[in-house]
Amino acid sequence: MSDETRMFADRQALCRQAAAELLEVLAAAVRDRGEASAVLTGGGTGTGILAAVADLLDAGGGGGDGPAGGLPVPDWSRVHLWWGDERFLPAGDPERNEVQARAALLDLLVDCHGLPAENIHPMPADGPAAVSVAGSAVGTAGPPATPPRLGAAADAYAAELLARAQAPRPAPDGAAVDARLPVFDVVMLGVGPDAHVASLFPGLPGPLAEGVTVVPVTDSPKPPARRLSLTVEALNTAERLWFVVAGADKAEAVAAVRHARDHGTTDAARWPASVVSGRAVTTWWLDEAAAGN
Ligand SMILES: O=C(O)[C@H](O)[C@@H](O)[C@H](O)[C@H](O)COP(=O)(O)O
Repeated sequence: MSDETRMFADRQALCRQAAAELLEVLAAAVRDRGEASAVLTGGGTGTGILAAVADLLDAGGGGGDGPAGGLPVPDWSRVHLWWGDERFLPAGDPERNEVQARAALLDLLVDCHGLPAENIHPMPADGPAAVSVAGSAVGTAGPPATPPRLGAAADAYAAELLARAQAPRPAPDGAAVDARLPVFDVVMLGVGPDAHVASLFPGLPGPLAEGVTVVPVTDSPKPPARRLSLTVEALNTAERLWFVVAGADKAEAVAAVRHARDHGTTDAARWPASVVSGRAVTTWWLDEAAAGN
């Protein structure tokens, strides 16, 4: 199944249209399935989409689940929000993806649109004064040990996903879908200049993890070093997978990943983005700069 491409003049135009279509996807899932789940991404483009949703809801007159400028809006009481990755920092740290998402949109959804606070599923935060084993491992040979608190956080998120899992339903190709996870109607993923997605970075163990849905990351090249991430096998259960990518610094990675996907030369270790796809559709949301134009 070939990928779809949506091209936009700039990040703002990309975020506006992706926001409108995110609302449509969630509204359709609630209508068709009785609930909807979206997996959010950190980064400027992912957070920009959330802010654009807030703008649309404001344009639609805010309150309740009224139309946002004529767009369908889901019954937010039936929507669940998850993360594809998180920076493992103390709760409330402004660098956490969750904190940025709440400021961009989620606080508005809870305060004004009927999203239950318990439908927001952030990845666990670090303790306020966590002393990590990894800190003592810095500079020693071999990969840093996974700090017990970080490992436990990964396990806790996997358990929360399992608790909301749906009975395996047949995929279009007839294969059962992962019983450890909710149905993800849409997974949004930013893409790094090194072709990372979520916190699955080239050359690190994460992109190759098997048999688990969440992994700890101890040596992310993108600060902070300690993170949590859904795995490739978890991301690949998405009904729709949206790469949301803007900026000229991504052009080389986008070109390499799209070439690999088009020519069957995908490589999880080299280009983690090359091995994640939606079950129904994979869409590249690109601005002209990220497309190399
Ligand atoms: O926690 C993170 O840092 C993100 O999840 C990361 O995967 C991000 O999405 C990409 O690095 C793209 O970031 P930009 O959209 O800011 O380029």
